[in-house]
Amino acid sequence: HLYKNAYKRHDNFPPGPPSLPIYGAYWLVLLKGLNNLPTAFIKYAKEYNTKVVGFYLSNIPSVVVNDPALIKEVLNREEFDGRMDLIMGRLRSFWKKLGIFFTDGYFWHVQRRFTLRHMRDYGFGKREDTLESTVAQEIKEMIDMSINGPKYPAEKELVNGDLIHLPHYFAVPFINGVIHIVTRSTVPRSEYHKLWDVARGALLFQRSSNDLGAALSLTPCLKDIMPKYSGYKDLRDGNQALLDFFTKLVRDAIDTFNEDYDRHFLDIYIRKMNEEKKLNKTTYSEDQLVLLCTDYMFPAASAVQALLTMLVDRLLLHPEVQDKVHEEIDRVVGRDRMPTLDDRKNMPYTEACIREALRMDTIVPLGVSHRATSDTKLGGYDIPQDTMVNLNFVTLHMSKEIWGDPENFRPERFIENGQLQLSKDKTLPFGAGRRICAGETYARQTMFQVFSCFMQAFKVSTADGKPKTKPAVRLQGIITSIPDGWVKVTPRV
Ligand code: HEM
Repeated sequence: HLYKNAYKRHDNFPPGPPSLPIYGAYWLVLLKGLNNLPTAFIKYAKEYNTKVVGFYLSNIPSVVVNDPALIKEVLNREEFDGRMDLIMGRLRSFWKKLGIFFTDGYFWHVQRRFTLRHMRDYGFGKREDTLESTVAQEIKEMIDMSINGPKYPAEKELVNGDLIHLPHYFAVPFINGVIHIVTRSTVPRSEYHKLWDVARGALLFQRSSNDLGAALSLTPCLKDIMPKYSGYKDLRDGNQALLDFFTKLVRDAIDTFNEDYDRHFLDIYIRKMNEEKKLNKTTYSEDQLVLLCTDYMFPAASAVQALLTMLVDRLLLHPEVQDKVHEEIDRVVGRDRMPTLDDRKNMPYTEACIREALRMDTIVPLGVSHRATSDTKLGGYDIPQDTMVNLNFVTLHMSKEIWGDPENFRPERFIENGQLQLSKDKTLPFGAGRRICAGETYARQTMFQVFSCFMQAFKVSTADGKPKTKPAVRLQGIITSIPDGWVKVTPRV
């Protein structure tokens, strides 16, 4: 019976590892690439001579696509736009299906469209002066913490003399930027500790699972049997920090709502919610508004800082790259003013460093799982409805055919005749198609602002002053990150 079960598959399902009892192929996959799921699937793709690896997670049919062309095909086909209904999504949202990340169909479509349409007016997804100057002000405070020393007790956890603690040192400009988009206000420096709690919670959540949902998704009962070891406790606690923050913010907005005018995005949403209350069926609710804010905040409080921290790790390994960034900043901006988004087009090397970091350290290496919403075909195989579909972006970002020397950190690969050539950037760190990262523009713009201003202000070196010889270990979670740690900064003035 076990043998039959191990090899039981849907007709013409992609080849891949057999199933063990209860968890299916999950432990075999982990064994194949301990702490590195993308590598495990590259090995399986070779072993089974296929671009699409098929296997079962518990009884969930699952595929991982290991080919750049097929990855793009999946992202652009509507029948792959679904999301899995996993415990990881539910525990975030009062055990309901809410938010943007883990919803699909009509609900997701309406809520994603509404938020993007209205948040755009406040600078999300485009360039907007008020948002840019708000973020710039937050960056000034971030730099001031190091130049003039900590002003409030919580800052001492992130700044100690000439040392800064990453990734959370970078957190506030990104988080306060999102808060400004939804409320037109920011949290003052005296209360930054609240934002660092949000950032710590978001990263804890991201590190407590993996792109397949981990064992907890396959056997949810683990949450009661071993809450700590299954990762459930950290997922729940990490999420709670964000839920608490936004539940209060949304409640305050509802309590002070005025029919006559809109103060910010929250009011626009509340107005729509009140209008739709009269209808029998609506996708708008207070819980959903909390989850929307939480979903937009999660990556802003974790992914962007994790990426900049890995970029700093690369700079420590390649001091010549750091010198070139400094040379470009001094030539284009000088030292008398901060770099702005206007400078971005004249600073191809600095921009290329961020793009190269996004290529080499794929933040979500297997993507956020998609779901086949109907029986369909992919790469000649049959994919049954409700199959979990993951995309191995590492096969695109580290392809020898596309990049020639993918293992080298070489920002110059995106530059031609002194100009950034977008056509040379074949990466897809933010995905593509209808489910493309909703925060791509915000992430790219704000990362440029934070990174360029930080590099203008400081030279970075290792905390112990010794040259770095190998990259920090990459931690596999829902997103890739490196362990938190201290880095030395020396003011450049
Ligand atoms: C380094 C920065 C970031 C990277 C690499 C990144 C990457 C991604 C990826 C790969 C997805 C999944 C796409 C798919 O399902 O195919 C995603 C989804 C999403 N991202 Fe980002 N992201 C980043 C930062 C941000 C930021 C700063 C925000 C918000 C401020 C954000 C908001 C979202 C949202 C709301 C979704 C869900 C979209 C949906 O399911 O419809 N992301 N992101």
